[in-house]
Order: sequence, then C-alpha cells, then structure tokens
Amino acid sequence: MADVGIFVGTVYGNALLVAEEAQVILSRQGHKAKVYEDPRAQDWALYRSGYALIVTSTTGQGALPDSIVPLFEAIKTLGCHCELRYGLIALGDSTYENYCGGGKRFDALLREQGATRLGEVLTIDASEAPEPESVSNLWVEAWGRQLPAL
Ligand SMILES: Cc1cc2nc3c(=O)[nH]c(=O)nc-3n(C[C@H](O)[C@H](O)[C@H](O)COP(=O)(O)O)c2cc1C
Repeated sequence: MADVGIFVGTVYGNALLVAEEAQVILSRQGHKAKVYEDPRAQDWALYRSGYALIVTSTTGQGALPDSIVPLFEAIKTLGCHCELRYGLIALGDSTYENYCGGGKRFDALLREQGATRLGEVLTIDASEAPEPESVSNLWVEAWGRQLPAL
C-alpha cells in the first residue's frame, strides 16, 4: 500500500469534493490517504519522497486558487523532487481562455522539479460535467491501481 497526500486547491468546493471521494476510493484499495484542504509546506514534506495527488481548480485568468498558492510557492524553493510520484486532477471550464491553467501550471512545476507523474493529467470541464466526482472516480480507481500494493 502507498501513503498518499491529497493536496487541494479550491474556491467553491468542487475540488474538495473530488479529493474527498478520491480518499475513500484509495482507502478502499488498501492505501493510506489524507486530504489537505489548506496545504502547507510542512504537509508536503511528509510526501515529497513518496506519493501525492493534486486536485486543483483554476480561478481568475488561469490562476491557482488562493488555498494552494502558498504550497505552489514553497515547492518552487525546495528544488529536486526526484523521488516524488504524483497524479494531477485539474478542474476548469472550457468556456474560459486558460482552460485548467492552474492545474497545468502545477504539473509543469513538478515536472521541472524532477517529479514523475503517474498517468495523464485528468482535466474536468465544468461546462460538461456538473458533478466532477462522477468523472474523477473512475480515473482515481485506475490511478490507485498504479500505486504499490505491498
Ligand atoms: C471567477 C472564475 C474564474 C475562473 N477562471 C477559470 C479559468 O481561467 N480557467 C478555467 O479552466 N476555469 C476557470 N473557472 C472555472 C472553475 O475552475 C470551475 O468552475 C471549477 O469547477 C471550480 O472548482 P472549485 O469549486 O474547486 O473552485 C473560473 C471560475 C470562476 C467562478
């Protein structure tokens, strides 16, 4: 089993809903999973050499929600994340110009820092999926199966 930190960036709570369902699914698969709604560098440090799932929406014009900005800025200063394995779920709305821009920026940062992404980024379009967890649950099931079972 893997110990997974689920890091959330949300404005209206949709990403949190997705994260909470992900926690249930991963736990059911035998992993240990904890949701960080207001993630900080000290939370991140627990998983930096392990497994993380980032679930973030986009606000403004392609910006990250305020709740996850401190973590994003902290990661920039930490350097190599060469042992980190992560997944990324990006919530957005394709009627905006920078579709899922926040999640894409987070993904780009982690790759720059040498982290390895497990699977593709899942993008969830609010204009097509009013219940984002109905899209994410299947993805999380598959993502969790890539983690070590031990
Ligand atoms: C003021 C505002 C700005 C937004 N800007 C973007 C954007 O630039 N790109 C995008 O893909 N989605 C954008 N969205 C859509 C949200 O990311 C989407 O509705 C998401 O599901 C919200 O999730 P949350 O409840 O976790 O914040 C915006 C929504 C609002 C209300």
